[in-house]
Amino acid sequence: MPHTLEFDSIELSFDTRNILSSIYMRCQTGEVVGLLGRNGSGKSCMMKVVFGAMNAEHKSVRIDGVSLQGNYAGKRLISYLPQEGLIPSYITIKKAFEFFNITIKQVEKDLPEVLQFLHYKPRELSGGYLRLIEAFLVLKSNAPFCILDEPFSGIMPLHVERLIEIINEEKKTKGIIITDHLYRHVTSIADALYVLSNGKLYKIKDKEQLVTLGYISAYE
Ligand SMILES: Nc1ncnc2c1ncn2[C@@H]1O[C@H](COP(=O)(O)OP(=O)(O)OP(=O)(O)O)[C@@H](O)[C@H]1O
Repeated sequence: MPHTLEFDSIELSFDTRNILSSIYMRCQTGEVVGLLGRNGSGKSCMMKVVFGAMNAEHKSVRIDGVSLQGNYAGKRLISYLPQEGLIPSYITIKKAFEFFNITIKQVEKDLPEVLQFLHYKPRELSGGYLRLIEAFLVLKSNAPFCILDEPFSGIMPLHVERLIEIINEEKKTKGIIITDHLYRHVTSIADALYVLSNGKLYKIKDKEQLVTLGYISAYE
């Protein structure tokens, strides 16, 4: 039976600036939901609020109709890749795999080339490899839902393709919400697409709307 992550009535503002207003989204296991929006439109804030890492004036987040209350971020129902990095500076990549319950055998099977970095700490890795490992950790964790904030950032094309394959494998059992400015990749894997604009979330039906909402030019 599929599981559903659903959130609505998200309201967020900073001082007098309204960032998110009446946000509603639904994501089922078996589905990739793409989130697009101009720089500063509030995508990262929305993801933080849903994961539980940022307070909002109001929100309702539910899994299978059950409201998530209190400090639910630690309950591993949702795994979250923040834009600003995931692995603490003082632990090795091997420890990070252990923390996410990912075995070395799994790494060997799915992403063998990162085995060479097991004893590295995050600062010793290149930005692209670090991002690849972080996205892999979140996608392979046991949580039924993954939220990915710019997973492709700094990653070379060959590894973006591999990450897309992993996303497509993981979505068989998980629901994945992804935002990235490599929007062609996002649109190619998304089963549903939303754009955040002026604090509101719009479900996208065709490419023209991306132009109307000021995300891409008419010549793209
Ligand atoms: N803690 C904060 N205090 C005040 N303003 C904030 C805070 N966090 C975010 N903002 C503001 O909220 C707005 C939305 O930021 P957010 O990072 O969510 O945008 P984004 O859509 O993810 O942008 P980008 O595509 O550039 O990553 C921005 O104007 C940002 O400056």
